[in-house]
Amino acid sequence: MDPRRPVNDCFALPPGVDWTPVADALAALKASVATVTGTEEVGIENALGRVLAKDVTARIDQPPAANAAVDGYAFAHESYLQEPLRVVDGRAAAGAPYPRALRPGEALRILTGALLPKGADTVMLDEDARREGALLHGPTGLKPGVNRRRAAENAEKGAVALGAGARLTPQALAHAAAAGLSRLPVRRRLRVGLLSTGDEIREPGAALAPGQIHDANRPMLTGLVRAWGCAPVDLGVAPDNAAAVRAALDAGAAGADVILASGGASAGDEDWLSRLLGAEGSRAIWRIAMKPGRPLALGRWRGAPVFGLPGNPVAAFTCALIFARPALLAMGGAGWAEPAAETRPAAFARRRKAGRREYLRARLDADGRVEVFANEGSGLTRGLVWAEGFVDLPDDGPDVAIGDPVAWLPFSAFGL
Ligand SMILES: Nc1nc2c(c(=O)[nH]1)N[C@H]1C(S)=C(S)[C@@H](COP(=O)(O)OP(=O)(O)OC[C@H]3O[C@@H](n4cnc5c(N)ncnc54)[C@H](O)[C@@H]3O)O[C@H]1N2
Ligand code: MOO
Repeated sequence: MDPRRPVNDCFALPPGVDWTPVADALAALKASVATVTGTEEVGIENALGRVLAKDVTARIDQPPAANAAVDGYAFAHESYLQEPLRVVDGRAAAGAPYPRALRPGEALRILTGALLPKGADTVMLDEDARREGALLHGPTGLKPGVNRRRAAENAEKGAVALGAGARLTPQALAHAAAAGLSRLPVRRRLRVGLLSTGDEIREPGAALAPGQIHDANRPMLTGLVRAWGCAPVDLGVAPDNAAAVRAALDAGAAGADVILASGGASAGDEDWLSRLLGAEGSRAIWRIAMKPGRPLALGRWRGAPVFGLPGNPVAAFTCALIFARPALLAMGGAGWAEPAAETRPAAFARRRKAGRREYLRARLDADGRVEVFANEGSGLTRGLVWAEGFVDLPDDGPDVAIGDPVAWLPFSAFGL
């Protein structure tokens, strides 16, 4: 079986469905995608942003032994109850342990991170200590074991330190290193082919003849897939003809695990992507009950899943975040993930149409209320720059009045 093949053989929804609700499309998509990337091992210095391929266990106890959490004095708590303590000569510092055990009644100057000497279980904070020559006084009620870091309290040798599917964030790298790991098993980066279609589409900066426009989608989609930890594979621009689109899809199926195409997703005369997927691949065209981003074609070309995103940049962006992102994460081994919305008051009023989910470009005003971009045109990339997230208005939601609670989805919830 081709490893790129989704679990189910077809993306198709049950027959008779016309406008597909977003939640249904997501559920069908989720059921049809599986992890497709192989694994490799990388050094920790190259592991940022990668997805852990399997559970990794700590190679050492961390900390390896009990040590001081603060600068101060170490002693046995039992002795402390019969104060004052006698401070011994010498000290313990991080990396320079005290060479002998403490006897009852003795205290030792100790610095943060230093191993606790044998005979000590408690550390008094410098700021609480009162010295009279070699005698040490401290506060009453000091609890046994305070300011001590236990052996293995951070990681226990042999126990799972990071779980399969974890994204290797800077935080995760810190924990891996602390747990004694220097090489990590990761998923190979998912290769995502990026294709723009349309006779009118030209490379950024190219001279334009009448009717032509610059390709805004490929730079955007390249940035998105990079942000999601995938490796972009540039498939260029295919004009509106069968041979060109077929050649681009062939290149994508050969060199990528999945293809994100934009334009030609609907069923128009020049919508070759959709037509070819139907005739020579396998295809489901979804008319999604959402705004923006109505047409979304899904299919496979020579085994490679193909997302046919709508051509309008705002719709392509929205569909990429809502549909492509969770699928790419799942294919890349990080697991299906949909963002969680936060509730915020609306700074806008809006009449709603039944049966259509809306993702409006939005941002928070100075009072933390959600405001929306004034112009809903699906070609307006400037609105994408203005926005810091979406307001997610439900399929059959009520009209929105100023101050009503609405679902706010910051772009950061999509890993951006
Ligand atoms: N009769 C209907 N017409 C349209 C419908 C519909 O339901 N019935 N849906 C509209 C909606 S909504 C959208 S979105 C578009 C999507 O159509 P396609 O995916 O087939 O996209 P195109 O027609 O190729 O392009 C639409 C628009 O976007 C521009 N475009 C395309 N690619 C790029 C790119 N890489 N960079 C910048 N801009 C791009 C293209 O020039 C068009 O202006 O269909 C509506 N029509
Ligand atoms: O998907 Mo279209 O851009 O909603 O307008």
